[in-house]
Parts: sequence; C-alpha cells; structure tokens
Amino acid sequence: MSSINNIDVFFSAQSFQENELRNKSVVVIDVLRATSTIVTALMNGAKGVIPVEDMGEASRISQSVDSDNYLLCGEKDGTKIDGYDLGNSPLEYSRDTVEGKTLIFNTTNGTKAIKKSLGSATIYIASFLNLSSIVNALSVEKNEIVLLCAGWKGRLALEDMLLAGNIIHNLSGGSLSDMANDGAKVAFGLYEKYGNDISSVIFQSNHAQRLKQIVGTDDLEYCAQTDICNLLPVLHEGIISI
Ligand SMILES: O=C(O)[C@H](CS(=O)(=O)O)OP(=O)(O)O
Ligand SMILES: [Mg+2]
Repeated sequence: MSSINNIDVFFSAQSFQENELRNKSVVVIDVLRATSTIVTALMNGAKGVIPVEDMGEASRISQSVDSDNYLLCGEKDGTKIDGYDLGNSPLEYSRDTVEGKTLIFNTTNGTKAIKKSLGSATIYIASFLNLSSIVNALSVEKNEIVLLCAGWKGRLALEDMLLAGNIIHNLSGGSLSDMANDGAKVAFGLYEKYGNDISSVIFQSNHAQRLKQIVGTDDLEYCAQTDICNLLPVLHEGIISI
C-alpha cells in the first residue's frame, strides 16, 4: 500500500482545490447522511447512484431519462425536496423502494464533495456501515489517499472526522509516525479520544443536534452502526455502483 504518511484528511469540500486530488484516490465521507444513504441504497439493490451538484443538475438529468427506472432523491435543509421521490434518510431506501433503480441524488454536502473529487484517480464512498470494506481496499491502494470529509457547509463535522480517524487507526496498526500529515494526526487523535464509542460522538455532533429537530434520532442510530455490509461503492463514469 501507499505509505500511511501519504494519507491526508480534508475537513470539507471547500477546504481544497480540485487539482490537489490529481492522481490520488479519494474516500468521500458524509456519515450524516449522504454516504450512509448511498451505501444503504446499494446494499438494498439500487443499480447505481448519480451524485449531482444541485437541483438544476438533478432536474436536467431526470428529464432526460425513463422515469420508470430512475428515482429523484435528496434534501434541502435536511428535508425531502418537493417533487422528489425520496429524501436523504437511509431508512427510506428499502429494497422494495430502490431495487433495480438508478438514483439521481442531490444533497447539501455529500454529493457536492463527490462532484468536487471528479478529477481524482478513484473515488470510494465510505460510511461506518461499510468501514471494513473501505479499510481493506485502502490497505492495497497504490495511490496517495485523501480522506475527504464532506463536513457541513465548509465547516468540520465531528462524525466525518471520527470515521476518518477509525480508517487511519485500522490502516496504521494503532500508531502514527511523526511524519504523518496534520489532518491524519487530528483524525487519529479523535479516534484515540473516543475509541469505538461511535454512537455517542455522533449524537453529540452539531449535525446530529440539527437533524434531531428535523427527523428525530432513528437516522443517527442507524448511521452509527459499523460493518452492516461488505460493500465497496466506487464512482465510475458519473455513477456510483458496487
Ligand atoms: O441531509 C443531511 O443530513 C444533510 C443536510 S444539512 O446539511 O444538515 O442541511 O446533507 P448531507 O449532504 O448528507 O450532509
Ligand atoms: Mg453531512
């Protein structure tokens, strides 16, 4: 694998320039909730997920495809957008609803982070739900790795940084050298502080406080689960699939 010292962690999609990702493999992390929802949709048989930048792009794509095979999905301010089939709660993405469908997916932070990564060599989609699959893939990754936390509107999100810390902990075998990048050290330090107490960190995060007001706590409990599936979603030609 590429050296652990070549792993960096970015705290939001606004914290870097696209050209910094050239020839690198990027792991997009948006625990609450976009990447947890993408993983869930694919686990439940969705054919693929098309991440989009905004409502305009979502609407252009949805008008050009056969609506029987596509679902228009996503949120604004945490709530399903009027006229969309589904919002951004992973619990909506049941097998009955998504099996065999391609999803056009539009969220505040997660899909924007994915779109900003398009110039990289590889884009993986990570959540706690598929943590081990991501760690396994990265353990043989040849390129330099960026763990791209989606954050919230340019700010750091605790739950995303904690997943980055868990990934680094697993890859490093439990210790990080002085040569590691600052971002990796911060994420690793968060892991060392909280260990595997993922649920309590997620519940105390700013994003969780916001989501509780909008959708309650079911999504938070769901997204705090580790390794409920063995999936490695990758973006290829604009579509995320497994
Ligand atoms: O739906 C979510 O959880 C958030 C919406 S908001 O930023 O809290 O308004 O979107 P995401 O892109 O999954 O962070
Ligand atoms: Mg988020």
